[in-house]
Amino acid sequence: TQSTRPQRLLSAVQKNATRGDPRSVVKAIDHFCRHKEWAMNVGDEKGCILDSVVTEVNPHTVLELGTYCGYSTVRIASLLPPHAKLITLEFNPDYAAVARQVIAWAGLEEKVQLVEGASSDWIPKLKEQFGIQTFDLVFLDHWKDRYLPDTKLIEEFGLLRKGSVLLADNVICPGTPDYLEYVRSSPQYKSQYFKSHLEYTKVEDGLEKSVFLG
Ligand SMILES: O=C(NCc1cccc(CNc2ccc3[nH]ncc3c2)c1)c1cc(-c2ccc(F)cc2)cc(O)c1O
Ligand SMILES: [Mg+2]
Repeated sequence: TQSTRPQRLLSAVQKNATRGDPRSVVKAIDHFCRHKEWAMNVGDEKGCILDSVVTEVNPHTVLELGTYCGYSTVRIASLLPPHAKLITLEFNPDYAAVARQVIAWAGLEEKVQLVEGASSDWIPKLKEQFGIQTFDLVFLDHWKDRYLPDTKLIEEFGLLRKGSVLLADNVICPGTPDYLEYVRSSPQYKSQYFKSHLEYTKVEDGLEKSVFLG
């Protein structure tokens, strides 16, 4: 049977990256996506912005919505302090299977809990299931029409504290207009747009960073 693009991306990691070296895993994926096959990773340009926000927040608890092949999972987890935890939700089992192996190749299994299922099912259960109080950082990169409803769920289930940071990918392309409107107009958030480009292209895209004011 034919391989899938995530499987070919994984093969490129296993062929070109060094086990236990997250930066080489990131480099191998970016090379594959730039020179072989485009894939919807946050990518190297927006990835640098992601890195700077993670470093600034220095989070002990991170929630990622949308794992895909684990590219941003590896970028984030490689910057976390010891004992910090990253929970990443992935709905698509084929993506999850590849992501587990990419995360393992990077040697980051200890820091990452990959949960298979839908955000709307899992957000209400995260506290009891994983002993989480609140998240210091939430990275939104799943279905774009779920950013707003899931942000409201995250608020409703008390998963944010004063100073928690939401970082959203693709706010221009494919775009998340209702989410942008919400975080930019709500008195409960201080929002900031980081202009960039759609991964591996010249098309405009960007990340929106929104600090929860409580
Ligand atoms: O759509 C996107 N990504 C989300 C996505 C997409 C498909 C499947 C899943 C399945 N994973 C999933 C679903 C629901 C979930 N609930 N909780 C977890 C969870 C996980 C997720 C996307 C698209 C483009 C893009 C494409 C084409 C183009 F021309 C320009 C731009 C660029 C991106 O950077 C993108 O991030
Ligand atoms: Mg994205």
